Amino acid sequence: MNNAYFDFAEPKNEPVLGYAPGSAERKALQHALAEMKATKRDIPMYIDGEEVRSDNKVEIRPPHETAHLLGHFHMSSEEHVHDAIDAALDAREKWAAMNWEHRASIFLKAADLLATKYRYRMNAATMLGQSKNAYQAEIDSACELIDFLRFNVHFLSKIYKDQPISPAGMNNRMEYRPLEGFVLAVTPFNFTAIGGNLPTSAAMCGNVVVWKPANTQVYSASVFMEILIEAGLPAGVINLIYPPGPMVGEICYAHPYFAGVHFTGSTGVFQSMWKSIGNNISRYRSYPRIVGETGGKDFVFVHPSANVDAVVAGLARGAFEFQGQKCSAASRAYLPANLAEEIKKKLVAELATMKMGPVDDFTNFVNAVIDEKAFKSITKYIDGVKNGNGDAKILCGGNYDSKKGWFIEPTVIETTDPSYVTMCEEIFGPVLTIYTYEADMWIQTLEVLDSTSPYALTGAIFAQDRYAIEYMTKALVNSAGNFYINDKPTGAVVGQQPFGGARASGTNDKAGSILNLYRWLSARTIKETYVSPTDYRYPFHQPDKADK
Ligand SMILES: NC(=O)c1ccc[n+]([C@@H]2O[C@H](COP(=O)([O-])OP(=O)(O)OC[C@H]3O[C@@H](n4cnc5c(N)ncnc54)[C@H](O)[C@@H]3O)[C@@H](O)[C@H]2O)c1
Ligand SMILES: N[C@@H](CCC=O)C(=O)O
Repeated sequence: MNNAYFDFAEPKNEPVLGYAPGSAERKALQHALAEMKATKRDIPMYIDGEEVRSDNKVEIRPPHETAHLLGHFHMSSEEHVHDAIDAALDAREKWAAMNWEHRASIFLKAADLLATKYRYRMNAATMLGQSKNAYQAEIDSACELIDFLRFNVHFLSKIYKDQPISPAGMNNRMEYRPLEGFVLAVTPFNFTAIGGNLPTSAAMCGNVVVWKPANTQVYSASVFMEILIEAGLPAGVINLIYPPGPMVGEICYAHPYFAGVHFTGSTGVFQSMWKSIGNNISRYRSYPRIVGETGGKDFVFVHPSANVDAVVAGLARGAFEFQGQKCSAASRAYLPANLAEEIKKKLVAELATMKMGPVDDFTNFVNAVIDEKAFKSITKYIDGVKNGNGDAKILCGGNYDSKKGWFIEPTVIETTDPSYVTMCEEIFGPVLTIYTYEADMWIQTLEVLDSTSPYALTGAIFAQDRYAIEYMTKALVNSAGNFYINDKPTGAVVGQQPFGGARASGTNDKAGSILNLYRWLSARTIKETYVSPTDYRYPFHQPDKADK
């Protein structure tokens, strides 16, 4: 029984800790790294609040130190997928009926636990499991995930508060019900925060969830599950399992109570999901919500009036932070001929200062790419250039080495063909391709940029000329869901730059915003009339005195 409306005010973004040499946070993080590295973790599934183990153990090794064993997780079978769905559906009624302020408190407590007690363990897990440096781990697995939890609670309380008008004689109200079934959350390797957000945003709305992270993110995902349990998440609300992707899909999409998928990952996987769901459409109790944020071919367009140093910094960080494994990473740049030589010279000099190596050495800016599959796929593009396939050459970088880990140097490819393969396809690694255009052809080059790839995730323009900035902002209106002016195309912050792309890059439901939460709700409108009519006739059907 809820006898009051409880509001949750807009939070502040979690401050990013600096990890400067000698700082208390650096010591704490180094301690957590050493402790986690020294412990072989045995990571169970979590189904119906129970730890579940299988006889199929999969090893986990740091991408930057493949000789070291961090532990293993227990691979799920078909039976585990069915168990997770059953547990979710069993938990549904009680969870959906829980008053909002109690549901909210669980996620706010999880945010506070992550900001304090678990911060360093979570960052260390992300550094070791996904090969992020300390800063990249801090902005992802601490700050962004804390922000997702706190901002979503605030956004959802705004939705609940939003009610229709009620003229005299009636009361109209809107009940924001959870979906009638379970939600499948399928999450990618590259952001611990996305792993945490996709199941919790749906669960916060009263839904029950089956969560399947990428194998290469299980190490940090399991730490977040420990936090949720400590925060009081009831059994069965989020069930964390590790089946192969196609297996979880096949079972979930065939279930009549499949109510939606919250996905982040590659475009190909999302399109195959959508097709399978479409093929099963007559099985379902309701139309499933399909929310997917996918790949990108993110651009930097430099206008002839741009500030060169700002462009160089934007490219260096935008393309090579976390080894370019951000969906938002700059991967193609269009440079005007009047600035191109200076930009290239300064960029090459900057990249020469980027140290590459394992995460425990905090002076390394670049670490390893996620796994052997990624290593092979990325180096294939580099080899293509080295082998003279097409009109391209390596400007800097281009070396790679897998003896100790999956290391690939920050690599810049230069091409004279704006349709060269590395200008069009998502590579998802530390590879940037640049194309130089004649400065007086900048308007025509915008058209080339817009039609080069099927994606529309992020993009940045650099210019000082305000007419040019206005022109480009309008001309590229559909080219990116997140558009940056004089800044790198990465680093969106929850509550500040709601994130998501259009075209082949996804459904653009903007993770960590109010728009996303609407997808996990199914509103019921209730009209109550206080004094009900007792005659069906319209007023003009009533015989008046004149008619008599
Ligand atoms: N737009 C965004 O917000 C955003 C954010 C992060 C990553 N990404 C994209 O994610 C990709 C990189 O992540 P990834 O390598 O983990 O992506 P991926 O598509 O390989 O995997 C994502 C998830 O889908 C699962 N999966 C794979 N095949 C499946 C299938 N047939 N059915 C169901 N699930 C399946 C994987 O196991 C994993 O959990 C890049 O394309 C990147 O652009 C997009
Ligand atoms: N928040 C991230 C997006 C995640 C993509 O992988 C950024 O904007 O860099």
